[in-house]
Amino acid sequence: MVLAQLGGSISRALAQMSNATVIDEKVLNDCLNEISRALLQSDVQFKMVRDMQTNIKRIVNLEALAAGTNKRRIMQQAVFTELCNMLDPGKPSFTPKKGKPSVVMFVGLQGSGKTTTCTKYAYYHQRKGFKPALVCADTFRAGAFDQLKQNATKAKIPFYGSYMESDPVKIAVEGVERFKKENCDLIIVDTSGRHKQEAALFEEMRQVSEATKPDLVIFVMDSSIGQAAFDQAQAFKQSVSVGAVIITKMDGHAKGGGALSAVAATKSPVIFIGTGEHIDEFEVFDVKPFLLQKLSEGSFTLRLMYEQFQNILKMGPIGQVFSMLPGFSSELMPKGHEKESQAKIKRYMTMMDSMTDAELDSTNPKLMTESRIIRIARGSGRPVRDVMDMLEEYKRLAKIWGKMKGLKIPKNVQHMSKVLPPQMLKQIGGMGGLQSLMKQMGSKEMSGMFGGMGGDR
Ligand SMILES: Nc1nc2c(ncn2[C@@H]2O[C@H](COP(=O)(O)OP(=O)(O)OP(=O)(O)O)[C@@H](O)[C@H]2O)c(=O)[nH]1
Repeated sequence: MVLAQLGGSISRALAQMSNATVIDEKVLNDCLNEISRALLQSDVQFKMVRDMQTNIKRIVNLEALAAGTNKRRIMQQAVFTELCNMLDPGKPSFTPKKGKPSVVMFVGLQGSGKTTTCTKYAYYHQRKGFKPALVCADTFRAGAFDQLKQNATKAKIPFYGSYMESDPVKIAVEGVERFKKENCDLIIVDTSGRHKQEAALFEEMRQVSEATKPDLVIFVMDSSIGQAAFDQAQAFKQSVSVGAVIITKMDGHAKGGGALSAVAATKSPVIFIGTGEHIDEFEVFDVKPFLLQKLSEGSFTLRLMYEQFQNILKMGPIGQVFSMLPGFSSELMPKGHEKESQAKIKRYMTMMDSMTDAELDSTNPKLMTESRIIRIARGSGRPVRDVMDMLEEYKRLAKIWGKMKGLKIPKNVQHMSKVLPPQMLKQIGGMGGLQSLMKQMGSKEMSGMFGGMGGDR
């Protein structure tokens, strides 16, 4: 799923910026261009990307000028805030209350997964102690009622619909009235899927909404819709007052950027995501932890391991210091075997040279299938065993870096100063030298993890 990769690309762009000695206009622009490219590749609408760029530039300039300090940090913060704003319009959506009858109407394009999502939504609330009911006001698609009936029966949720009646407004009103009488507190109305060009169907949807007066209209969108998302979502919003969005099929290979567009077009938050065909493959969507997780997941990719290796090799013998850093410990660089360690690192890097960009930037080990591993081994002239070793090393380091997310640099420097042999500490230039050394060498991961997104929030 692309939002994970998007997180990876964005944190890489930020890490590159963090690596620069001076944050000037050019570094800022490069970083913003990199982020924009990642967003556009994920199908986020062009105008939104451009607006985001403008906003970030304004914030960075204003705040950096005012504070006269840390542009890097302000930049990271601004990117995060802007991404959150894209996914979170700032006003929470209506949430049903137990014991108080609410009507929730579902709208969306044909095949978006609306009927499936209605049942998932009902089932989710049923498990929370609600008394939900489903009304099928989709008289357009033959089989829609049967599908809803089947799903509802399986989940033991009362339902209403008709094979004979062709007026969706009538069915919707009858269903809502009936379930109100039966003291259901969450009455869910499924409507026909439609396309934005179908004016008659849009009018029908408007009438169902007017007649049933829903407390909430949910727009259901397939995550693979891509660039068309903004226009489609806007068309729905113009006909009925959409108050929330559910994105389906997040389990697929969809680019997912359309989700951002749908939020912008409807000015409504994403409240759930669908992650499979099964009734319980449905998750509450909370933007901040989601973004944070994705961005920090992106913090340790194979590419970052590669760049870290480059740093070690560049440092020459002083690379020994790394044996004191968590992760780059005895396993990778046993004391007294520096030469062998360096050769091993070079081997790993040669193998990583045979990987695709997607593989280097991904945090999903599933990408590394058997055939890809064989291919990489062949491409780099190494045995398969070596590729497996390198991937094991990556997993080991990723785990350690993951655990370090809560730590902060100063604490770490102090810890290191204690474990370093005094002579070496002196050679580096004492605490101050160590601090700047760590900044130089570990800045990619460390500033990403400690100074930025994940660390000290
Ligand atoms: N993988 C996956 N499939 C899903 C998800 N949600 C729905 N589907 C599948 O998408 C297909 C279409 O879903 P429906 O619920 O029939 O779509 P709909 O929007 O009601 O269709 P219309 O009635 O034509 O508007 C079905 O095969 C569902 O099983 C999801 O989150 N993940």
